[in-house]
Amino acid sequence: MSDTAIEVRGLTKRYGDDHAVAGIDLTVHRGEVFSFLGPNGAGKSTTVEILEGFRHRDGGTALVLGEDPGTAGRGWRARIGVVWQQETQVPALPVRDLVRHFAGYYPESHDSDEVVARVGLADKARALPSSLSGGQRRRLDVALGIVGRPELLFLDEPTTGFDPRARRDFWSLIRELADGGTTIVLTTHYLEEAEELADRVCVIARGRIRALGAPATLGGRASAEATVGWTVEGRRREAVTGAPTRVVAELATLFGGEVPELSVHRPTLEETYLELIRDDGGEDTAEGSTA
Ligand SMILES: Nc1ncnc2c1ncn2[C@@H]1O[C@H](COP(=O)(O)OP(=O)(O)OP(=O)(O)O)[C@@H](O)[C@H]1O
Repeated sequence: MSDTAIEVRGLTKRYGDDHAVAGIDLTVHRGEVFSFLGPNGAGKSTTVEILEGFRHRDGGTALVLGEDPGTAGRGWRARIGVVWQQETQVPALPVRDLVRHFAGYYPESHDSDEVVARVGLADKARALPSSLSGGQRRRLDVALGIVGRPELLFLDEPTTGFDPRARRDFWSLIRELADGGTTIVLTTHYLEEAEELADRVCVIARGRIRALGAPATLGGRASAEATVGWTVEGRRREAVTGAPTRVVAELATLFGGEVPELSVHRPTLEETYLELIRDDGGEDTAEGSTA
């Protein structure tokens, strides 16, 4: 089996004269959690929907689990799970029956009761979807996305409406799936979520990739200058430096031990992200800390 889950070269998609996707190249490795970040209208959903086989591309090549999503058949689709940005339209069946019903579409599905419990809906197993709260309804969508034991799972803003505890539970579920070998493509506006889950992050703006890399090193973050702060005689001092360890050592010598109110700050993922998309205008809804 190939190590590559997704291979995209020169991907383009136009709506009228506007390029929603303007030439994207990327590779997603099997077992990886790969996250798309970008402002509203950046082209993330369009890209993902092309990879899911729900939208036609205008140009470029795409291979997903070894097949062209534009032409792949039912066998291929059964290997893929999708949690849409919008609520999945479902029949009016109790949660438990609904998940069991969806499980029936897949050759090697998970036990449906286990999935209901894993997404935190055991208490609601007999409830109708229409009676669930927004966050509970989202959890049902996640259950329907994973019950088929997909090799590749697409999650489009999966935790919108989750309370902080539910979000943390969801993160641990995603980690478990990834540890079990599921490849995960996550689109999110929550930077904390990308930082927590993603092996690599791809920042898209205006249909192009602005940066691609591990959250810790994205956009040169790891080697960016640090701000060392301390207090002397009641006044706050700061030094911006590429060598924070040396500055801290010098301060320790100067103060003969503890440096008063010492802090060392490197750019957060949110600061790095905002810098990367600074010239791209438009609205942006990325959220740094929500949980
Ligand atoms: N069916 C469509 N017809 C015309 N234009 C479209 C269509 N779908 C998307 N677009 C346009 O393509 C661009 C990219 O949209 P897309 O939905 O891919 O963005 P996104 O990055 O997923 O945004 P968001 O974070 O808001 O979900 C936008 O300018 C959007 O208006």
